[in-house]
Amino acid sequence: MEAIDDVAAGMSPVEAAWIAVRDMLRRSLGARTFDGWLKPLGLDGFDDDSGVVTLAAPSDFMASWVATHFADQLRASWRAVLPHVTEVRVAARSESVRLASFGADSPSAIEPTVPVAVVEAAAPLAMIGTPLEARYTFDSFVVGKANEVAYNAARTLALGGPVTFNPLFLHGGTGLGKTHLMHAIGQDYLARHPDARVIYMSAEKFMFEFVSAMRAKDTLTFKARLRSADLLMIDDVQFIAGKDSTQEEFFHTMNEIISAGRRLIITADRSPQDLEGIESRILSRLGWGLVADVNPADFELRLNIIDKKLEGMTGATVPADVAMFLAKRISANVRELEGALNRVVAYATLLGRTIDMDFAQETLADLLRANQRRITIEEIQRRVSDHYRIRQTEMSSARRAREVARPRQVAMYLSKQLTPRSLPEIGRRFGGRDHTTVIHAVKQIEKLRAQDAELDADVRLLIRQLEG
Ligand SMILES: Nc1ncnc2c1ncn2[C@@H]1O[C@H](COP(=O)(O)OP(=O)(O)OP(=O)(O)O)[C@@H](O)[C@H]1O
Repeated sequence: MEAIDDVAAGMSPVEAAWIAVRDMLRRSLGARTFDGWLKPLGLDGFDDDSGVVTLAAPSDFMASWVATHFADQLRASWRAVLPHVTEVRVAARSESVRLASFGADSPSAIEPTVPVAVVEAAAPLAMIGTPLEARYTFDSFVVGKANEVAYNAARTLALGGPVTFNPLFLHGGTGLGKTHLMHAIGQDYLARHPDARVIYMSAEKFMFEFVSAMRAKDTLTFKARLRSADLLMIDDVQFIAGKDSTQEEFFHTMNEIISAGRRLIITADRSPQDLEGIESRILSRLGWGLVADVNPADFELRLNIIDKKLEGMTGATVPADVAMFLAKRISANVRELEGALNRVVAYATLLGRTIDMDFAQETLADLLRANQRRITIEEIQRRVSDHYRIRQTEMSSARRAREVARPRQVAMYLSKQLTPRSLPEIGRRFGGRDHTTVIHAVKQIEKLRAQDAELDADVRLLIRQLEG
């Protein structure tokens, strides 16, 4: 990290995050690209309500270059440190403000030290599109049950042998490693085929470039560039849902690539059959290839990912109980888990603190609240039915026999305690019962818990199971 200790004093969390973001960007992009394009940026502001970060660049040209070429990396790095960041904007700022904000940097840093031509020459021809992130490799990807099919498909594809499936379609929720796998494929493939043309871009960028090409009346260059790829990777294809002309172009690109026997990889946040607003001819093409899902990581995988990420952080000591705590409590997705780890390590470094459970809980209070498991009424009904060995349909039935009525009351009680649902809504979910029935059940179970040790133990056990 840059001389953090010198600048930590009196710093706001967003300023501290900016230092961590810069450090991550320097590591992922390499010093040369970082120094040329990102080092001159200053932090201009952060809007807590909207989650928008504004960065200031020394010139209009530089602002637009950075926004076009580094948007994905900036957003991902900011989100890794502050997950509630929704957008990163880059704007040009006036000379006087610029000098003030770059204080510590040398004035020469205000203008890019790498002129455009050099940057283009430095980026291999094969990497037109968005540069691949050096840290997203197969080695840094942790494999578990949740992602092994996708991982194996990715490795097979990267070998570059005969094309047995095309395209490869990876789908799964946000922050689960799809982009990581794509970049890993790209880098591995390039290492084996150094002359190959590998193009990675988000579907958003695909659309942006296509629309820009249409405006400039030069779609031929755009088409030629993309269709000449040996390996074309388009990330987050759900973005072009409902965008008709972009989909038309996308369909033809897909066709050209596949029929020429070149490789195509696509990701989306859901499976082809759940992708709404995407033309059926595209969906059916996707179905010809291999469709692999990336599932949410289980506890063991989350813990292994923490260990792996720690290997890459020199000087960071995270005790085992804190690592287990993070793996248990930050379960929404891997991006959040990584962000939590980065935040704890960055803040400890900035504040000169030792990482222990108290420090982790204090630093991650907002994330921990957001990750509290949301228990559903259906889950409660299932657990309670299993526990009392009755059919789940009895939760909504009209039967009043004790062996089903009591478990039903327990489930209503737990629904009131463990979910934010209103009494009328709980009643509705238990076979359309009235809210007064729910109030009666809650009171009844409260009374019984005080009198009946066995029932109290049942309820405690169920709460423990439901809270995971
Ligand atoms: N199995 C894994 N091993 C190591 N790191 C992982 C793994 N899964 C996810 N990550 C990390 O989590 C972060 C988010 O992953 P990534 O950007 O690939 O998610 P994504 O599925 O593409 O999400 P989105 O759909 O939002 O783009 C990355 O920093 C990535 O390195």
